[in-house]
Amino acid sequence: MTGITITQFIIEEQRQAKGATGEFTLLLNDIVTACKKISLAVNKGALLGTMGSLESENVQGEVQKQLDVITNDIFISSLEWSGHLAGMASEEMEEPYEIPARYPRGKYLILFDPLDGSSNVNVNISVGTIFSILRAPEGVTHPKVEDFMQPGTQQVCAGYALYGSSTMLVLTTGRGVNGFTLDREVGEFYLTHPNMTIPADTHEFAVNTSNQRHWEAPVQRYVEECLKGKEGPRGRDFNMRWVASMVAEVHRILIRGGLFMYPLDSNLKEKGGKLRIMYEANPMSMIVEQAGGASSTGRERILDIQPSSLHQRVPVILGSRNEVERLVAYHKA
Ligand SMILES: O=P(O)(O)OC[C@H]1O[C@](O)(COP(=O)(O)O)[C@@H](O)[C@@H]1O
Ligand SMILES: [Mg+2]
Ligand SMILES: [Mg+2]
Repeated sequence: MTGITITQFIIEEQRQAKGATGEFTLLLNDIVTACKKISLAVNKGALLGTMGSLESENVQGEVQKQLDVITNDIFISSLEWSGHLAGMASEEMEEPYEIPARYPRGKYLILFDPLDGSSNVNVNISVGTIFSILRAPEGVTHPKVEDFMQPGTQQVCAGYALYGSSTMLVLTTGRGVNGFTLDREVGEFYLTHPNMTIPADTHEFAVNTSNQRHWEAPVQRYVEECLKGKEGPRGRDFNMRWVASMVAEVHRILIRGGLFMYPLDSNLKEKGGKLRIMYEANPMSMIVEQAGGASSTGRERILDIQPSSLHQRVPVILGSRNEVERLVAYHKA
């Protein structure tokens, strides 16, 4: 394999960033290593031999498959020692992870979903890892929850790894979105998808229609119009997909456009939504916006939300700009 490796790409970005110390580059390198290790663990599938009897509940009250725990541990052990982080927080831990005192502290905070779409693991469907990097507030070396409570616009980097038919890492540092594919023989990610962009228009949408009876009127209207196809007000046929792995859905949208939503519904009202803002909605929204798409709750831009808790949930509508805007307009109507 020839071409630009992810390490070369990150170093090149560092050279262009004024005043960069290399700390961020090293942190990204550790994330790359963590994703390679997780890819191997996910790939082992049933050979890992840990599904089933060892299930426990996570802070969201969901059944936590053993692989959730394994991947969470991989992410922590790959990053905690680095000295580039002040704090870490994960979907799988109620409170921020306390970096052991024996390790030096750095200036960044990382939030992550080590295994997204984990209900798909035992049916051998794509899953992923999502991460979001923030700066720790000036002088904070032992961050508390409130130090993580920054809106998505403050992210310095967001990315995901997709463990699908190939393993990919998709990354933004605020200068567009680039995709890298893992060459297993070399053990390196190579730049295969430079400057990923989302077309403004689409005729594909993704939503869990089993929740339809609970949806709010604007979402009912949107989906109904899509389903009417050529004969309806949209005047064209739409296609539908639902993988139940947000990483896979966002990746499909980055490749060929589309709309993804996990909207608010009467069942989710109390929780605020299904997806978690800090390590699902925010990083994915940054990636989607950087690729020219849009991301909203239906009522406000997700990246502008001031979060108030680590595991806060939000409604999510993201993807091809014109479709997201149409849904936002329906919410206003
Ligand atoms: O089971 P549902 O309602 O289809 O929900 C699927 C959604 O839940 C998630 O799996 C949540 O992620 P986790 O697997 O990390 O909990 C999203 O990736 C996906 O979009
Ligand atoms: Mg998730
Ligand atoms: Mg998860």
